[in-house]
Amino acid sequence: MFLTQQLPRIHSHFLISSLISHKPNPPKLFLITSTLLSESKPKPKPGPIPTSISHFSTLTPSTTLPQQQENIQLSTENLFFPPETDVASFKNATLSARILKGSNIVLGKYAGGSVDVVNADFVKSSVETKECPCDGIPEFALVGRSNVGKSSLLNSLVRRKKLALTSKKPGKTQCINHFRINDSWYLVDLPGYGYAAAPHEVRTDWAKFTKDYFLNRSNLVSVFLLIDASIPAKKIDLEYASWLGQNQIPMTLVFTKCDKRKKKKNGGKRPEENVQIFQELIREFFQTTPPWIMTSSMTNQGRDEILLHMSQLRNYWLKH
Ligand SMILES: Nc1nc2c(ncn2[C@@H]2O[C@H](COP(=O)(O)OP(=O)(O)OP(=O)(O)O)[C@@H](O)[C@H]2O)c(=O)[nH]1
Ligand SMILES: [Mg+2]
Repeated sequence: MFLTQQLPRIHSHFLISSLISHKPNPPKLFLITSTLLSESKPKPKPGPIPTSISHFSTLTPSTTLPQQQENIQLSTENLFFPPETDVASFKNATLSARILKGSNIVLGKYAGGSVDVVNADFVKSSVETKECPCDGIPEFALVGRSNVGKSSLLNSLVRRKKLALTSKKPGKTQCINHFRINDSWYLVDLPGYGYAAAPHEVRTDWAKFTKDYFLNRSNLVSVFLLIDASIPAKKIDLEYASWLGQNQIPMTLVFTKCDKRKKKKNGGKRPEENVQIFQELIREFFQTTPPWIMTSSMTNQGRDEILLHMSQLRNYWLKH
């Protein structure tokens, strides 16, 4: 079955749901840590299991995984298939091999080409959508609560420490900042929302100008909504995800700070648990799960995977 895409933007999580939901009893896949795979392997040393070593294994739905192990369960209906993916042609093993580590993202036929960042240059700061660069090349916007790690993620993606300015104090980024990558696409760093200390007018303006940007920027391939996975879900993040969903703005959820594993400090949950809870909370806003990925700008977890995901979205966008 081919998933065709007629819309100017990539709304695949809306389109795919209706097609996939007709499949009777889709096979279950479980994202598990590699230590769970082989019983003959020696027991891992106690301590956190980095999600960067996570991969997929096909297990029967009845297989039970030990409760104490960190894992995220996925089934085919919770995977993100890029547009025009021939879902039916994938055998489970092939499908498993095509899922990006620490995510629900399947590599489709538009994956390919070099994903390395060779050049990254700051281009301009804009306070309105109409001031943004107008050369029409594809772009991805990083959005999320103040201090969630947008600027840090941008620096991690381009392998530069200070291309985008970061700060421990929320509210550092104030404009729409365009960074040109490899002279062919943009990464856009946006100001954070939910900064309680910001004056009311600033918060209202933020909502106005970023929402205007999302709704009117025709070369916006996808929004990357950053969520802090080291703390429990915040109402404002759920509201944001819901707004993007309602307005059919293509979105990828990027879970940040997955290196922070101190349970007590982080509301008693590990990043994997917070990721799963967030999925459950947003389920009602979407017909099916949007693409999501776990990252850390400290360890660069998820960096290469995000670049691959962006590359396949870009390749698709350029061909349509
Ligand atoms: N442990 C950890 N800390 C992070 C990570 N990403 C960002 N931080 C820290 O979080 C703080 C905020 O990071 P920024 O990248 O400035 O956050 P921002 O979302 O751009 O913030 P605003 O521009 O204020 O909206 C900084 O102290 C970063 O060092 C991460 O993956 N892991
Ligand atoms: Mg910032």
